[in-house]
Amino acid sequence: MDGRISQFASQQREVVAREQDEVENLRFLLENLRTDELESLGYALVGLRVAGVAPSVGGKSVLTLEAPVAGSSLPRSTLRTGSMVELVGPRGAEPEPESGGRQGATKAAQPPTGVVSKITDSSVAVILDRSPAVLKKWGGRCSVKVRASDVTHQRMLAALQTLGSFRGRRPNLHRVMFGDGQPQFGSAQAAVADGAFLDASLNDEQRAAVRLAVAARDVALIHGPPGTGKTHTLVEVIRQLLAQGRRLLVCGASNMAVDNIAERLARISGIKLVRTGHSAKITKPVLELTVGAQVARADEGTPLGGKRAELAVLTRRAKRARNPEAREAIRAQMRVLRREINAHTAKAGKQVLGGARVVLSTLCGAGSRDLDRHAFDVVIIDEATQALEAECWIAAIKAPKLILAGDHHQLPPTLISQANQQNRRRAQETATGAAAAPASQGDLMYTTMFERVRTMFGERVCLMLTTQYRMHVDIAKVSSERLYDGRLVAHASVASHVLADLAHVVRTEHTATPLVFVDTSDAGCHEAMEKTKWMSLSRLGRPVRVSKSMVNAREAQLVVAHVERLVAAGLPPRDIAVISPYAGQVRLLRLLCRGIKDLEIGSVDGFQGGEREAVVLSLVRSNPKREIGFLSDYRRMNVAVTRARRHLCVIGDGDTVCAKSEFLHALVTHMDAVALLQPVS
Ligand SMILES: Nc1ncnc2c1ncn2[C@@H]1O[C@H](COP(=O)(O)OP(=O)(O)OP(=O)(O)O)[C@@H](O)[C@H]1O
Repeated sequence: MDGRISQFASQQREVVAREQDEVENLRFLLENLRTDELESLGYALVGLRVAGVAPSVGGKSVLTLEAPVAGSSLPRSTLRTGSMVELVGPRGAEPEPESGGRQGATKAAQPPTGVVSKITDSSVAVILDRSPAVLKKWGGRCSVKVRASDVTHQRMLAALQTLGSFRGRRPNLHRVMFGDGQPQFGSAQAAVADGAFLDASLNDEQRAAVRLAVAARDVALIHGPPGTGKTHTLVEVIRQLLAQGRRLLVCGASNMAVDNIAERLARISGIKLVRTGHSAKITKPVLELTVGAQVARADEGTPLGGKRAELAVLTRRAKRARNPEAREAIRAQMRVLRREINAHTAKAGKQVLGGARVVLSTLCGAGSRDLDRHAFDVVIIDEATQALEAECWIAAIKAPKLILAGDHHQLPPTLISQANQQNRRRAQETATGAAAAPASQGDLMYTTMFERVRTMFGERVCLMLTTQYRMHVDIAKVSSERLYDGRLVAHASVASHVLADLAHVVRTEHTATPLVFVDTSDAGCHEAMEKTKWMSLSRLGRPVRVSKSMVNAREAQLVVAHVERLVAAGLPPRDIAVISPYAGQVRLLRLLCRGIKDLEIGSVDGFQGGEREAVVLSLVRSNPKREIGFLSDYRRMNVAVTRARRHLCVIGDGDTVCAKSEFLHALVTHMDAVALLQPVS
């Protein structure tokens, strides 16, 4: 078995190395291009106006920056919530040393850094890692640029290393996962007796999945097609395991996945929960579960709470002080206070973490130093099919039992390396017999942990949920038939619901139908490469890769027209999502829909796990060669068409998108048969 583990680890290392290469490429660009050049590539925003600095959770500050010209939009960029950034002063301005102390002197050499907590059309908020004193010297303006990080890759490599050279007795889990043992189960009935379910709403399949997961001694899988309540089921699994006295590490492949489950657990009283991670990456309702927030709450009314308040008063006073000596004296007091508070916070934080029965983190976060010495009885991973296997092992090495939930027919893990993307495509084509390429080792390299275990043990370890609580039956039909053997059935409460059933929505031909198809074939709606400022990179002396995306301007206008139709019928914009597989189209749509408040506009990949009453999907591709790029990944298209509850409007060139994708061919055929066909006007 050790041989198999080391072969697996070396394959995974290859994948990780290629991803790291991509991070290195970005780092090279960040170090060698001017900030305005980086802005053209989407890696920076230049000359922003400082709109304000306010206190944030855990004693940090949040800096709000606005577009250079009042009332204008930010240019296109790759920045999003959770992006790590660096502040850059006006040309020639050096970062100001933070006064006093050796620590300050070392930090002064580094530019101020932080994490984006919110980005809109015209502003960006950054939670800063340390005091923003330097901003004053910059005259109320600064730029932000992306920081390259390969922490996740480092942690994957560390996990593979630990797995390969495991100290002590290997858990049976490792034997089972690498084909040296069979999965074992206790009695399902004994695991959860009939009357012992805590959530009465669970359907029979969900109950069976809970039993399977609780009874498993080493590994169990819950396969949840869209809207079938896989997270709903996991919450019950967690409650049952807690009732058995287990300590749990609950992870998700993304912050969104973790917060989704955290929010639901927080509604149940009596569970000692902690959410780890940077506050900028955590949604508002979940922030109070973070270590920092829990420590601050516990300090309220205590001498330490008083010190925090004192620090806040001193901070304000230091800002107002005109005399440099007086200001320095206040700052010296602040440093002493901060040291005391930090020492206490670190100790109290450890206690909060140690006392938690459920620790929630991303897979990457599970490898943080804070969790180094923590042992768990069970690791649970939601959205496990969105993570590389090496990433799952960051968490999985921390317990002898593992429960995975996911859907291998939805989007696979994001790969940034083009070589990895191509290899994975080839491996999958080979696996499905769609190409005559020779079989490569790629199948194992790119197969997710969920799929690998499901293929090894099938239904013995995996239960598929089949009742979906989201979509009108016509919206779910193609996915159900093509991907889930026709087994995905709509619950009666949603099977025939349409927008017109909502109290505030007027019945029109559009709100009374679950499907609208705007077929742009022959309508002259051509795709184009997104326009970016031209720039010569030859002076860098080595080849670099820069990414560009696609747009379809005419299609974007059709999207706006349909959104306006729905809003005119009384549907609030917050109930609508506009999605597209192409980042360029998303940027264009954001620009065109600026006036429509609360309308969600995003990429298909970013909207996985989300849902809205109505979804408008812009497919973008329209060309004589019938090239469809990454629309050819049926999993992306499956995610795209399964986000809508009552109404899905697809806008695209039927002739182009059909040609090279069986899934899209089936979708267009279905649309032609049952959808309201909206002419291109
Ligand atoms: N047994 C049930 N009875 C009623 N509603 C349910 C039941 N199970 C799930 N739901 C509802 O269905 C919706 C989808 O559930 P959930 O988010 O858990 O599904 P999921 O499988 O994780 O979804 P996704 O497609 O985003 O992966 C939620 O609104 C949830 O409350």
